[in-house]
This record gives sequence, structure tokens and C-alpha cells, in this order.
Amino acid sequence: MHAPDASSARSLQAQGIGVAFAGLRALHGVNLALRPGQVLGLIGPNGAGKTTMVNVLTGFQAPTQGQVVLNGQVMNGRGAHTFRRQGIARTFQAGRLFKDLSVLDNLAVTGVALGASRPEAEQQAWHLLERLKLTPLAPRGAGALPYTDERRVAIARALMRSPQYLLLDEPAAGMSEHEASDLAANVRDMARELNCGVLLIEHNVRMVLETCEYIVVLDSGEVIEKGTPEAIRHSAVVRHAYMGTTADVPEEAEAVLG
Ligand SMILES: Nc1ncnc2c1ncn2[C@@H]1O[C@H](COP(=O)(O)OP(=O)(O)OP(=O)(O)O)[C@@H](O)[C@H]1O
Repeated sequence: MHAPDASSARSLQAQGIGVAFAGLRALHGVNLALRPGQVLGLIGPNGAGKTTMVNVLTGFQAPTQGQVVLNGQVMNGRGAHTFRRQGIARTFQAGRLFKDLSVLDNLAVTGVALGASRPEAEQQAWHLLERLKLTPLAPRGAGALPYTDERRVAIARALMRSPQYLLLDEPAAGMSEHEASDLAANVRDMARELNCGVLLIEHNVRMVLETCEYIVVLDSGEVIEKGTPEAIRHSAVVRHAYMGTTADVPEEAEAVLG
């Protein structure tokens, strides 16, 4: 294991990450760095390795190679709970809310589990629900929420205790363009207000191009391109990766191609 370099101060870094599942190479030599306040996009065709990357960066998956470095500290060998306590939060493709609890309690118990007193946790829960325009949902049972509300509540819950880094795994899935663009605006605002680094994974490439200042593109477990939205929009490599996935040009490729 290498000592982290000086540039890893105040960032969440993947350094040479590889993951193999019984011979299947899900990730290979992936590097990326997320800084506080930055909104970084991670895109790629189905099976590219995006969720595996989020799992590695949040302690849910141990890398086979490479290291995760948080603000200069190597995180390998620590569990997901430690990552969360140290300020790395995430959402899942499925909301994974506590279905038997109200929306408010989903946030409050998370705050308490992370070390807040119950009154502190409730106060922050109300604040986040208000900030994300979710206050009317507070007393509702989380198990009965429509899918898109479940996603929004999952983001609010991930923001409890003000994480330094937030990793969003397809937060806009199932949302209309209008809802996705509303969510994108919220994500940008929260990143700025909380000085939180956000890694956004989305099949909705249009949303990523509009929301992120920098984008990393994975294909078959490797970084095939990185750059500004403008560079990604015009990348022949990205175009090829998306075009190659199906006979029809998928919606996300259309967005990339502009
Ligand atoms: N736990 C696992 N065991 C075995 N193979 C896995 C496991 N998790 C992921 N994979 C495989 O690793 C590769 C990358 O999967 P991953 O879910 O990270 O891709 P993705 O880019 O998030 O895909 P999608 O956009 O379809 O969600 C795929 O081939 C997948 O089948």
C-alpha cells in the first residue's frame, strides 16, 4: 500500500482501484478525486462499474487493488459505518429507507446513529426536509412513499450530520425531466451551501452534463474519458461506448451526442 500523496488533502480519492468478482474484472486501475463543494459526474453504459465504484468509495466493497484515500487518510480495511461516520454518505439505487418508520424518523434515527442527540437530530431533520421541500412528507410512513419521493427522502437522510462527501447512485431514476432538473438544482445548491463534494451517477446523461463541472466516464471497468461537460459531449470515445451498447441509439447516447 502506497502512502497517499499531498494532493489527497481535502478530497475523496480512488487511487488505482481494481475489483474482481470471481474472475470478472468489474473495475481496473480507476483513479478519481472528489473535492469539497464539487459536483462530479460518473457515467458509463450498463455494467460499466459505476455502482461498484460507489460501493468501494463508501466502504461497502473492499477493492482488490488500489486504495481509497479520505483527506489524506487511507481508508482500506474500514467498514461502511466508519466511512459514514467520517463524512462519506451515499444513496442506493433502491431507496433502502426504514419502511416501518415515518419520513421524519428515518432522518432522525440516522442522526442519532451518527452521534447526535434526539433533539439535535430532529432539528436537523426538519431543516433538511424544509430545505428540500419535503416537509409535508414528514409524518408519512416511508414504506408507502411513491418511488420518486423515496429517492428525495433518501437524499435528505444521506445529508444528516452534514457529510463532506455525498455519493448519489441514480437519484433521478423514474423521474420526469422536470423532476430530474429540479433535483439537479437542489444537488448543486446543497453542494455549495454545505461545501459537500457530490459524486453523481446517472443514466440520465443530460442531467449529468447540466449538473456537473467535471465528468468521469467508465466502460468495462476502466476510465475511458474524463473532462468538462463540453469535452464529454464531443468525445468520440464516449459516443462509441454508448453507441456500442445496443443496436438502437439509447436515450443517454442521444443526450451525449446533443
Ligand atoms: N456482487 C457482484 N458479484 C458478481 N458480479 C458483480 C457484482 N456486482 C457487480 N458485478 C458485475 O460487475 C460489473 C459492474 O457492475 P456495476 O453494477 O458496478 O455496473 P454499473 O455501471 O453500475 O451498471 P448499471 O448501470 O447497469 O447499474 C457487471 O458486470 C456486474 O454484473
